[in-house]
Amino acid sequence: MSGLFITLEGPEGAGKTTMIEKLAADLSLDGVKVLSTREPGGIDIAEKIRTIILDKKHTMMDSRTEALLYAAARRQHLTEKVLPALQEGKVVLCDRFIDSSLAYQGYARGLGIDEVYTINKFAIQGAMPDATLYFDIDPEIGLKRIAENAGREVNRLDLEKAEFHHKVREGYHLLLQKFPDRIISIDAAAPIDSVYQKVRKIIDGQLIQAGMLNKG
Ligand SMILES: Nc1ncnc2c1ncn2[C@@H]1O[C@H](COP(=O)(O)OP(=O)(O)OP(=O)(O)O)[C@@H](O)[C@H]1O
Ligand SMILES: Cc1cn([C@H]2C[C@H](O)[C@@H](COP(=O)(O)O)O2)c(=O)[nH]c1=O
Repeated sequence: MSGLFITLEGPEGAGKTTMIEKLAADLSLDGVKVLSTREPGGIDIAEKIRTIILDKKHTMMDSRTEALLYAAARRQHLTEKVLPALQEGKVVLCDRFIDSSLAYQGYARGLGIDEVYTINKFAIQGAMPDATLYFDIDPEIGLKRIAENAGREVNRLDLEKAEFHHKVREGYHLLLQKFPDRIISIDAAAPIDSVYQKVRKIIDGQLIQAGMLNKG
C-alpha cells in the first residue's frame, strides 16, 4: 500500500508549522499513521545543508548555488525519509517542498520557474506531492507574525527586502495557475481555528479518496 504525500507551502509566517502540528496530532488520534517533516531538513544531511543555506553570514551565496543546495537537501530527505514512509502507507505532511524552490529561487530570485523545475525533476524523479496546501498571506502580515514569535530564529531568507517577499507570493500565484489540480489555496490571514477547519476538510477529502479514512 502506498501512502499520501501532502505538502504545505506559503510565504514566511503563513502558519504552515502551526497547521502541521495540529493536523498530525488530530490524525494520529483518528488512527492515521502520520509522518510530519520539513524542508530543508528533516534528516541529518539535509539539516546540515539547511544550516549552510540559512546562515545569516552567507550573504555572498550565489542564487544557483542556493537552488542546487535546496535540491540536494530535497533529494536526500526524499530518499531517506519521505519515500520509505510512503511505502509504509503513512500520510507524509511536509512543510515546504518543490514549490518553495519554484517560487523563491525560480521566480523571486529570477532564475526562472522552468529552469528550477528542471533541476528539481532530476532530484525528485517524479515523486510529486498528491496534494499541496498553499497558505496565502500578505508577506507583511507573515513577517510581523514571525517577528512576534519569540521562539523563531530569523534566517538569511527572512532578511531579504520586502520586494523579494512580495515576489515569492506572486510566484506562488503563478504556481496555482501552473498546477491547478494539485495546489489548493487557503486564506491564511483568517483566525487559526477557521484556517484549521478548512485544512482538515481538505485533508479528510484526500484521505477518503485514497481509502485511508472512513468518516460518517
Ligand atoms: N491564522 C493565524 N493567525 C494568527 N497567527 C497565526 C496564524 N497561524 C499561525 N500564526 C502564528 O504566526 C507565527 C508563525 O506561524 P508558523 O510558524 O506556523 O508559520 P510558518 O508558515 O511555519 O512560518 P515559516 O515557514 O516562516 O517558519 C506563530 O507565532 C503562529 O502562532
Ligand atoms: C524548501 C525551500 C525553502 N526555501 C526558503 C523558505 C524559507 O525562507 C526558508 C526555510 O525556512 P522555514 O522557516 O523552514 O520556512 O527557506 C527556499 O527558498 N527554497 C526551498 O526550496
